[in-house]
Amino acid sequence: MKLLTAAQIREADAYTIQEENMASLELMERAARAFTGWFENKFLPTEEVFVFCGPGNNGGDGLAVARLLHQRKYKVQVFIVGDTAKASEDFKANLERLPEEVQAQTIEEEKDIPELPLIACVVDALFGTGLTRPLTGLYEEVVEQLNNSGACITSIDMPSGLYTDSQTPEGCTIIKADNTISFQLPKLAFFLPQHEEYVGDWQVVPIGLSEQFVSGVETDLYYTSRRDVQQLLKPRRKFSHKGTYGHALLLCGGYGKMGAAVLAARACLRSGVGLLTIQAPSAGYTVLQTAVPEAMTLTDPNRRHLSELPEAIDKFDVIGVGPGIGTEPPTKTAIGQLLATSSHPLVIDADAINIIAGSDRLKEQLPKNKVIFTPHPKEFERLAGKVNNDYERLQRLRDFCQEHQCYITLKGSHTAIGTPSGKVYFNTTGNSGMATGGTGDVLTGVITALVGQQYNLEEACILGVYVHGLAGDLALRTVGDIGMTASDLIDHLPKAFMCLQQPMS
Ligand SMILES: NC(=O)C1=CN([C@@H]2O[C@H](COP(=O)(O)OP(=O)(O)OC[C@H]3O[C@@H](n4cnc5c(N)ncnc54)[C@H](O)[C@@H]3O)[C@@H](O)[C@H]2O)[C@@H](O)CC1
Ligand SMILES: Nc1ncnc2c1ncn2[C@@H]1O[C@H](COP(=O)(O)OP(=O)(O)O)[C@@H](O)[C@H]1O
Ligand SMILES: [K+]
Repeated sequence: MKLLTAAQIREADAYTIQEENMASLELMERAARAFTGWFENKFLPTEEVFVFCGPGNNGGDGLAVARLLHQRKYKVQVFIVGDTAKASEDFKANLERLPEEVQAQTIEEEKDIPELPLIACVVDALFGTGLTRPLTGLYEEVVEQLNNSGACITSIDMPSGLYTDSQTPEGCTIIKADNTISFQLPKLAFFLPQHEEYVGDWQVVPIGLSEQFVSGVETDLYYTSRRDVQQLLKPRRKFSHKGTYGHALLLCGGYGKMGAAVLAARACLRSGVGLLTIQAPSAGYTVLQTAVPEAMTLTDPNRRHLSELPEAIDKFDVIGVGPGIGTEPPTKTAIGQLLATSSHPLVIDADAINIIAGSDRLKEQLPKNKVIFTPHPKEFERLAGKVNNDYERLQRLRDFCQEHQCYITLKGSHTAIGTPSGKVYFNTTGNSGMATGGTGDVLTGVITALVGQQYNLEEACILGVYVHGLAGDLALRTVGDIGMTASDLIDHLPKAFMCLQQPMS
């Protein structure tokens, strides 16, 4: 699914209004109804609701929401910040439509800002996607007081003060929402970790923006939906055999880190690969043969770390390398040989990333359109350099992928997948239970298996990251977030693939 900029969303609004031959006020009413529907499921009518409205259409939404909540028997108070004489037309129309029983006060100076009860339910409708500059003056004061009030804050469309798709200047005041209910499409800002305390839990509610407009709009930013991913999934063929689904090689494990190889290998096998060979330091032989009997095991002449590539490396369809391998000099040499000689795709993780990050020569040797890197943010920084904020990191991701013609899954709460053509896909599955050692090794195994099954590298990244997160979401239901381990993810991979095979209702 596409992510749109604030400017594109404005165009989508205007296009929809024209296409459906309706008044903009009607689209605002749809938005308010969609928001209210979510609100009713979340808060009981016994709640007293305080709606803070700015002078634009976001404030107009707030007024319409106040009216709808009043109709549904909530006790509502409205506070308008700013000069209503300069307000948008749809704001004014909704102010007219506000029933007399709903108290509406204008905040004209600091002393007008209300003292809220201890546990207050606040709707933030100060600014949405129309924000063009940092909050100042009375707006800033209101937001600071709301943030300090301990109220439960629900933002309409955007947390007020947060820029939709670019860096909000340092030190600016931004609403810290508990929930953000956004219209039709999530906004880029929601996917960036630096905005966690502002956006809170976000959800999207549909308001029927023109599908024709959205499908024609140009963007290179996407987020993955269940539907997108299901379309990628290939059925297994009746007359297929293990050779049909690829022979993967994993170069993983080291002394004291043989578990990384076990996790990657088990995940690879649970993701549909036809055949799996693991090459590990010889100390791992018994461990691997016992823990992963389905895989063939080759041993490195070195007992403790990777020092050689297997013979006839070209017989493998894909090579996953990195988890647990360390950065000893012979291992570095072996990684150099791998980059120079392998004609098949490589999934490069963990210490293999660190080794390449430390050598400009190796970076230059990266085979084009054949490499998937799976770094966490620290590994990414080593590979691509330091950045000052999440927007710079995103730009660095695109630049690196384009320069080196590679794919990168930059792991995190919303893993960002960069492609050689400059596209970025944000993942939408997964949870904080997955923030535990070994889950990255599992991802290496999953993506390696998918490349082995002839998914192209872009598909393997999108599907692999999504199914890995979905396994985490399914594990959440059975083991919860605190007790979740990387092995739980592996155990839930089959169910995750089964979920994707089921048609969507
Ligand atoms: N355009 C439409 O038809 C629809 C708009 N909707 C709502 O409208 C919002 C966008 O509305 P607007 O474009 O009116 O913008 P906002 O309501 O977000 O902002 C209002 C105006 O305030 C001014 N402004 C920006 N930054 C400011 C600052 N820091 N201090 C003071 N003034 C500032 C700008 O001139 C801006 O246009 C969306 O987020 C959504 O909530 C929805 O009702 C759906 C339909
Ligand atoms: N808060 C979170 N929400 C969703 N997914 C997460 C979260 N924290 C971690 N993950 C996922 O867990 C994995 C962690 O990988 P990584 O840091 O490489 O772990 P390790 O090196 O221990 O295997 C990544 O796929 C990441 O996206
Ligand atoms: K808002």
